[in-house]
Amino acid sequence: MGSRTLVQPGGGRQVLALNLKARSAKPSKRQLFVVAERTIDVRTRAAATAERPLAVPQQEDNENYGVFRLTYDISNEDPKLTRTWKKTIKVAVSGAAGQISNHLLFMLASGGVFGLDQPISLQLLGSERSREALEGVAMELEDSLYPLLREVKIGIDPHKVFKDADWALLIGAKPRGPGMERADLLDINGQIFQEQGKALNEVASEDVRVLVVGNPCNTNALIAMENAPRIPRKNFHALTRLDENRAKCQLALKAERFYTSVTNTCVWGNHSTTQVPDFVNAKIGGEPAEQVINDDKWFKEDFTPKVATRGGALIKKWGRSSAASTAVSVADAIKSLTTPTPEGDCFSTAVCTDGNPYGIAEGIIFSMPCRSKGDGSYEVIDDFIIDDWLRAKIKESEEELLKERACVGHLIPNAPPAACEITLDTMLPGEN
Ligand SMILES: NC(=O)C1=CN([C@@H]2O[C@H](COP(=O)(O)OP(=O)(O)OC[C@H]3O[C@@H](n4cnc5c(N)ncnc54)[C@H](OP(=O)(O)O)[C@@H]3O)[C@@H](O)[C@H]2O)C=CC1
Ligand SMILES: O=C([O-])CC(=O)C(=O)O
Repeated sequence: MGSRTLVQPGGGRQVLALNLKARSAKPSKRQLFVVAERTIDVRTRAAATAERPLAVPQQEDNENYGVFRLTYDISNEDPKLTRTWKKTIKVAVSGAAGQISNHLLFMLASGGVFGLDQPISLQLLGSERSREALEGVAMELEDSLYPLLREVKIGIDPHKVFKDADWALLIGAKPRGPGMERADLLDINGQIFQEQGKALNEVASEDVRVLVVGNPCNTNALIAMENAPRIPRKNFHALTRLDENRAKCQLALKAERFYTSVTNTCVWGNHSTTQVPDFVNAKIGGEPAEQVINDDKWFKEDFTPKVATRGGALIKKWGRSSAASTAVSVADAIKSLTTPTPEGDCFSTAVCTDGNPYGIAEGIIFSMPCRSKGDGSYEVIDDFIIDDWLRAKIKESEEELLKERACVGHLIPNAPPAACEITLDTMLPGEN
C-alpha cells in the first residue's frame, strides 16, 4: 500500500524520501512526531518515474503513511493521556480523497465520532486516479496532530485496505454523468461494490459494520452484502441519515421550534426521490408533528418533496453535491449505533428487510425506524403507525428498490440474471 511520490501542479516531481530518522523499536514521545523529510527532484516525470526512489523498503501488507509508519506502542506514552483509552479500532474509508471524506476523516480522527477515549486507525482506499490526492489527505492528517489517530494506511487494493476493519465506510462511487442511464450507474457502481463486498468478506473483521454512502447507496449496499456471506446481513447499512436530518430541519423551521425538539422522525425507503419522510410518527416537543403543524397540504405537497429533492436544490446552489452535511450525517449514523437511543426516539438507517415487521419485501436494503443499545447493533422499531398515505408511499419506494435489485442480478451470487425494467428514470436526491 502507499506510493511515495507527489506530482506538483507545475509538472515537477517532488520525491518523498521518507527518511524517518528515528525508527527505533521503542520510539520516544518526541520521536512520534518526527516528520518525513521531503527532497525536491525536478527531473522530467518519465525519468523520475523510471528511477522512483524509495527510501523505505516496501512493506506491502503493513505500510503506513508518513509519521504513522512508526508502530506506536500506547504503553510507552504518557499514561495520563492514554490510561482510559479503549482498544484501537480500525476504520476503512473508500473514496477517501473525495469531498465527503475531506470533512469526515478529520471528524473521525479528532474523536468527534467514536469518542474522546477511542483511538483509531484509518485505512484509506483510493484508486490509481486518486493515488496522489490520497497522499495529500494523509499529509493533512499528519499535520493535524490528532492524539487519537494512531495510524493511517493508504492503498488502492480493497483486499489490503479492508484488512481487519471494524468499520467500513464506503463512500467512493462514480458520479452519474450527462446522458448516463440509471441502469448504467447501477451497473458501474455495482461492480465496485461487488468487488468491495468480496474483499470485506475475505479480510475484514467478522463483525465489521458497513455503511454505504456512494450512490445508489441502497442497492450498492445490497450488492456488497450479497457478496459478503461471512458477515452478518444486519451489519450492512446505507446512509439515509442525511434525509432524516433534512426532514427534521424542515419540521423545526415550519413549527418555529429548535430542531432538538424534533424526534421520532424516520425517512423510509430508498435514498432517492421516492424516499418517504414520515410526518405521521414524527414528534415536535413530544407532541405529534401533525398536531403541532396542523397543515396536511403542507406535509404532503411541500414538506415531502422538499426533503426528497433537497440534494438537487443544494447542487443548484453549490455546483456540487452535499459534502459537509453528508459527513455530519455519517457521524450521526455511527453515533446512533454506538450510543443508546433515547427512550421514545428512533434513527433512520437503510438495512436489510429480512424479517421486518412492516411486510416490506425481504432481501432489499430499505430505510426503517431503528433503535440501538449503543453496542453497534440495532433493532427495527415495530410499532410505527402506517396510515394509507405512508403505506402507498412506502410501496412506491419498495417497488423501485425491487426493480433496482432485478437490474443488478448479474452482480449478486445465485440471483436470477439481470432484468432491467426501470421504466421511470428514478432519481437520486441530487438529480432532480
Ligand atoms: N447517501 C447519501 O446521503 C449521499 C450520498 N452521496 C454520494 O456519495 C458519493 C461520494 O460523494 P463525494 O465524496 O461528494 O464525491 P467525490 O466526487 O468528491 O468523490 C467520489 C470518489 O469516488 C471515487 N470513485 C470511485 N469510482 C469512480 C469512478 N468510476 N469515477 C470517478 N470517481 C470514482 C473517487 O475516488 P477514487 O478515485 O479514490 O476511487 C472519488 O474520489 C457519491 O456517490 C454521492 O452521490 C452524496 C451525498 C449524500
Ligand atoms: O445525488 C447526489 O449525489 C447527492 C445526494 O445523494 C444527496 O444530496 O442526497
